[in-house]
Amino acid sequence: MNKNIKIFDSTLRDGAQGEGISFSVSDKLKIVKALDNLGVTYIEAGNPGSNIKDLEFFEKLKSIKLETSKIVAFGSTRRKNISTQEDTNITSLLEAETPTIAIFGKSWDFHVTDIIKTSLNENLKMINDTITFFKEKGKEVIFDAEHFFDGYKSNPDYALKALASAVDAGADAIVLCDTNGGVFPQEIYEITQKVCELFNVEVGIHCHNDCGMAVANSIMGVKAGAVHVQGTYIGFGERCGNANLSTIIPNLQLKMKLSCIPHKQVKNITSTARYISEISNLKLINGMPYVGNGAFAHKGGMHVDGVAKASHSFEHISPEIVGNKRRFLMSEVSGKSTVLPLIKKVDSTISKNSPETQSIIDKLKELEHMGYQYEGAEASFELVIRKLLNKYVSPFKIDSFKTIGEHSIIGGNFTASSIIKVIVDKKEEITAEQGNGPVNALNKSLKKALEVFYPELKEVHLTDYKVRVLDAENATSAKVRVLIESTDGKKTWTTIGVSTDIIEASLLALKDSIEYKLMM
Ligand SMILES: CC(=O)SCCNC(=O)CCNC(=O)[C@H](O)C(C)(C)COP(=O)(O)OP(=O)(O)OC[C@H]1O[C@@H](n2cnc3c(N)ncnc32)[C@H](O)[C@@H]1OP(=O)(O)O
Ligand SMILES: CC(=O)C(=O)O
Repeated sequence: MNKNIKIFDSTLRDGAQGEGISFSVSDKLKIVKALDNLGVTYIEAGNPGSNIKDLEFFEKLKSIKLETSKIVAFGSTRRKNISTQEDTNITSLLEAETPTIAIFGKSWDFHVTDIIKTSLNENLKMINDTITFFKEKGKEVIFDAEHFFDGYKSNPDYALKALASAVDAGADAIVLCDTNGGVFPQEIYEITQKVCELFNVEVGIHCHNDCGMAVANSIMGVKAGAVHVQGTYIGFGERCGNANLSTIIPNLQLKMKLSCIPHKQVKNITSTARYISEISNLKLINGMPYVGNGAFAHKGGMHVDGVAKASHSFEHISPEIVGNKRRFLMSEVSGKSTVLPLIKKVDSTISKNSPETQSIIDKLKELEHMGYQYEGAEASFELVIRKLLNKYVSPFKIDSFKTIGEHSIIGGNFTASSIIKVIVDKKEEITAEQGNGPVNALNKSLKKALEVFYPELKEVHLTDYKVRVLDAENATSAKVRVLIESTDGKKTWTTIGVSTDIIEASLLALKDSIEYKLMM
């Protein structure tokens, strides 16, 4: 492994500036522990001068011992025309008692004159005074040069003076920020290289994703000599977000052979991303590089065939390296190689060239044409295979059902009821149930009837129910596709139903869900 790159995670500071993000103190503590476990160098925990929650969080952090990471408190240079001691934002940074302080300051002349409205000289003094203050208190100080690239392009002399002012005061690192996220990779490379030549201090890079370039820009910064990379772990942040560290870390560590986190932690890159997304209440983007659920999902039949023969034919790395998984998706663009593992689960004697394999593929394509989509509903597709191979007979029959929705005219709740008749081993069972809607009532009555024969169904409950209108141009006569996710507490499975009637589509998916559970 070549030189070390320091990873600076700002999920709790710049990430918290992202739309829809609101961490509780306990969420923040969990994220700190996850990042420390992963082994990033710095965790920027927030801005203690900003709000009571951050203050409380920094108080809690004082009693927490971390294994690898250093906690960073973030704040601005002192306000104009006052001393550092008089500035409450500066004193609150000190009271946070962190080993490291990140100070952001202006390096674009326009921001100095038109946003903070002070003189160019006073801004240089604000940077110098603030960093001197913290260095005298024995702190490690990182200087974030806000808008550095835009500033350099507009007035390079002044932008470099801002950096010099920080270095003269003893800054341990100067971080070049593409605050507006509008700079292109080649410019990042050239400007970072210039700064690395001019200053004998650690140079860092902090990129925003407004042009979709934040990861590429961070990599170009490193190629130009930066040894410290700032971002947020799964890329969220203000506007279009920050550089995504769950992409950058494996890019640096696996592709460029630069050490960022302890090598034994690389396999935890995916689980950390999923944990942080869950705490943040944000769904992880399916195709997020390295860590997304679909990052190693193969759908095209020829690709699945290639991966089955040699995984590197369509994978840039093995998913297990970063703790992710390979998935093969069933669909109308599948070939025999995709369905074969599922067929073999039912009958191991069937091969790729058996006639049964071709007839199953033909059936898959016919059903997908009718509106079924099996890539998320493998349980239903396994039942299709079993039925086609004559290896399955449903243990129950739904003889009839009726659902009634009731609306109270004078207000009150909408209720629905369902009556169902099932037959198991020639024995009939008729039940009725109420629900908060017809599908809910139907699900309850079906389960109640079948639980008489199969008590194990008591463990099963629905965890997700999705409806999609398939041919919207047909308005109310359109087909609908219902996907149901079920669990028994140990396993989770997904089933599908398609019909022009939403109740019937739901019943088909519910029936498959119960059949699959009884078959397990
Ligand atoms: C690029 C970045 O991500 S920088 C970080 C941005 N993050 C945040 O702003 C989140 C945390 N911020 C906050 O909680 C609040 O803005 C606070 C508590 C820090 C300040 O609140 P207020 O005092 O009410 O000021 P307000 O937010 O309205 O305006 C910002 C002030 O900071 C000043 N300021 C902005 N940048 C700097 C800087 N680098 N150095 C010194 N002062 C600065 C502005 O000039 C303005 O001062 P003014 O009121 O005298 O014009
Ligand atoms: C410091 C920072 O977050 C920025 O300039 O984008």
